[in-house]
Amino acid sequence: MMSSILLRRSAALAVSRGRVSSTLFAPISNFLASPVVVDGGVIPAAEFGHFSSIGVTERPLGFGFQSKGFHAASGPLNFKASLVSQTGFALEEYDDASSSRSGDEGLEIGKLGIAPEIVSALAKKGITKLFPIQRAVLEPAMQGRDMIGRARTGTGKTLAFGIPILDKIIQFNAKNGRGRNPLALVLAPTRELARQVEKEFEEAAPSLDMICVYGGTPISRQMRQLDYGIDIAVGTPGRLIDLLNRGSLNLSEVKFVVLDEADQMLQVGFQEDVEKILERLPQKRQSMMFSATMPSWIRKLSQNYLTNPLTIDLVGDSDQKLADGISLFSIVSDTYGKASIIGPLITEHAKGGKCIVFTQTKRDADRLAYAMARNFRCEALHGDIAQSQRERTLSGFRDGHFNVLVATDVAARGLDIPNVDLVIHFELPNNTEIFVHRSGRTGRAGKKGSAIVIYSQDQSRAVRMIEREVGCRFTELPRITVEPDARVDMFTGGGSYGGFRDNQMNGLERFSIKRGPSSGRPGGYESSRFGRSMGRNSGPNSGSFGSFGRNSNNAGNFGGPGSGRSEILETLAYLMTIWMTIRELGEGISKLKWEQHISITGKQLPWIHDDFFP
Ligand SMILES: Nc1ncnc2c1ncn2[C@@H]1O[C@H](COP(=O)(O)OP(=O)(O)OP(=O)(O)O)[C@@H](O)[C@H]1O
Repeated sequence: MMSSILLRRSAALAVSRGRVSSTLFAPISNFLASPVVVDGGVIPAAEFGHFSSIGVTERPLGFGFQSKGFHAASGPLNFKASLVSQTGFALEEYDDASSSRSGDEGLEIGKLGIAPEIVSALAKKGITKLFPIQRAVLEPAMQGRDMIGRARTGTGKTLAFGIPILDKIIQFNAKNGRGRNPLALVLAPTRELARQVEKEFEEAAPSLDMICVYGGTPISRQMRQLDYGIDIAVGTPGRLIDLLNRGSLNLSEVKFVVLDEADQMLQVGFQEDVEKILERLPQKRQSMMFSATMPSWIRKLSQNYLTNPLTIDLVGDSDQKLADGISLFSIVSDTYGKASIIGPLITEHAKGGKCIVFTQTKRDADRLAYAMARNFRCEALHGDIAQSQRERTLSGFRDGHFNVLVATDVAARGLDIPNVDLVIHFELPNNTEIFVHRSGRTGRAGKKGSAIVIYSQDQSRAVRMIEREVGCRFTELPRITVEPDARVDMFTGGGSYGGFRDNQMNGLERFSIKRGPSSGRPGGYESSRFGRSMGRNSGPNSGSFGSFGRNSNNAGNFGGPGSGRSEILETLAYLMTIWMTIRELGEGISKLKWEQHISITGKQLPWIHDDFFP
C-alpha cells in the first residue's frame, strides 16, 4: 500500500506536463535546410551517402535540444551527407561502422549530447556508434518530424526510434518532473515483439518506467502498473484497446507514437484497432512508422496518420531488399519428402547455431515440431499456444536450451534472437514481404546467415518471383533423397515413424540420406554436429504425444511399438487427430471470413497471418 502511494506520481506534475507540452510542437521552419533531406521529405537510399562528414566532433555537445523541451529548435546539425551513391545501402554503412577499423564512419553515440544515462547503458551492451538508420533518423526525430523509416532487417530500427524518444523523455522528466500517463506509445503486431521492444528500451534507459501490455496475461497487473505511472507504453493493439475501454490507460499526454512493423499494423484486420488507438491520442504528437518493408499502398495510407512525413528509406529502389549477410538457397522437394530433408539441411547449413523453420499453419508447426523432436531439440511457436508457454519457448530458444524453433509467421517479424544461423521456409510465404521478414531472422546486425526455401516443382515460378521482387538469387541445392526407412512423416501421426523407432542410434546417423543424381555433393551427414543434443530427445522409443508441439524433451514418454502402451498411444493419436481437425475447421472458418472480407473491401492480398486468427 505504502509503496503504491510512493510510486504514484503526483497529479500536479501531470498538469504541469500538460502545460509544458503545449509549447513543444512548434512548427520547425528551418529543418529542411539540412542537406540530407530532399525537399518533399524523402531521403532516398542513394542520396544518403556517408555520414562521415557529420560535424559531431566539432560540436562535442552535439544537438542543442537539451533545454528546448521535446523539439530541437537549434536547426540542422551540420549533416553534410556526401552527395549520392557513395554507399547506397544501409549495410555497407553498417559494415563500416561495425568493423574493427576505427575511422569516423559511425557516429560516436557519446559525442552527440544524448543523455549520459542512455550513452552508458548502450555502451554496456557494446553499442557505441550509431547504425546508418539511427544516424539518419536521429536529427529529424529530435526535431519532431513525423516520419516513415525503412531499413533492412536487423539494422537497428528499434533504437533508431528509441534513442530520440528516450532522450526526449529523460530531458523532459528532468525539467518537469515525472507524470503519471505515458508520454510515448509503441504499437507492435505481436506480443513477442512488443516485449522485445520494451526490453530494448528498458536496457537503454533504465531510469524510465515502461509497461508492456498484450493479451494472454493478467490484465489486473497491467492496470495496477499503469496506475503507478509510466513513461512509455509498448503493446499490441487488442490489449491496449481493452485498457483504454476500462479507463486504465490514458493516452492524452502521448507525445510520440511509433508503429513498429507499420505495414503489418496497417493491414486489414489490424488497421481498425490501430485507428481506434490513434483516435485517443492528442492531435499534436510526433508519429513514426518503421518497417523493413513498405509496400506502396502503405505509403499512401500513412498519409492519413502522419503530418508532412519525412521518408527515410535506406532500401529505396535498390534491387536487393534483404540484409547483405544472408545467403539464399532453394531446394526442390515433394510435399511428403519435405519433413525428411530438414534434418540434413539443418546439419549442413545451421553450422551448429540456431535454426527457425517457418510453416504456413499452426497445425504444420505442431506436426513438424513433433516429428523433428526425435532428432533435434526442437519446439513449436504459434498463436494457439498459451502465452506463458510462448514466452518459455522463446526464452528457451534465446538461451540456447534448444536449437530448432518451428514457427508460424507469428515469429516472422522483428524478433532479434542471437545466433540464428539458418532460416528454413518449410512452405513458401504468402508474399515477398513475409519472405523478407522471415529470412531476416538471420543475418542480423551485420552477421552472416542462410535462408533456404523448400519448394515443390510446381512452385518454381513463385520462387522466381521472389527472386525478382526481392532482388536476390537462390543457389539451388541438389535434391536430397531420403531412404524410405528414414523418412520423417509429419502427416500421419506417430504410427509412421517406424524407421526411427527401433533404431537405437541418436543423431543424424538415422537420416540415411542420398543425394539425387544431380548432386555433386558428398552425402556426409553421418557426423552430425547436432548429434549429441538430438540424442537427448530422441530416445529409441520416441513418440510422446504429450509433448506434441511443446517441450520435446519429453519424447519417449509413451514408448514405441512393443512398449505395451500401444493402445494408449493409439488413443492419444486418435484424440490428437480429432483436436487437429477441430482446430483446422476453426482456422478454415476464420480464413473464409478473411477472404470474404477481402473480396468485399477489395483490400490487400490475402495475407494469411497467424495473428489474424489468434
Ligand atoms: N548501433 C548499434 N551498434 C551495435 N548493435 C546494434 C546497434 N543498434 C542496434 N543494434 C543491435 O542490432 C540488432 C538488430 O536491431 P533491431 O532488432 O532494432 O533491428 P531491426 O532493424 O528492427 O530489425 P527487423 O526489421 O527485423 O525488426 C539488435 O540486437 C540490436 O541490439
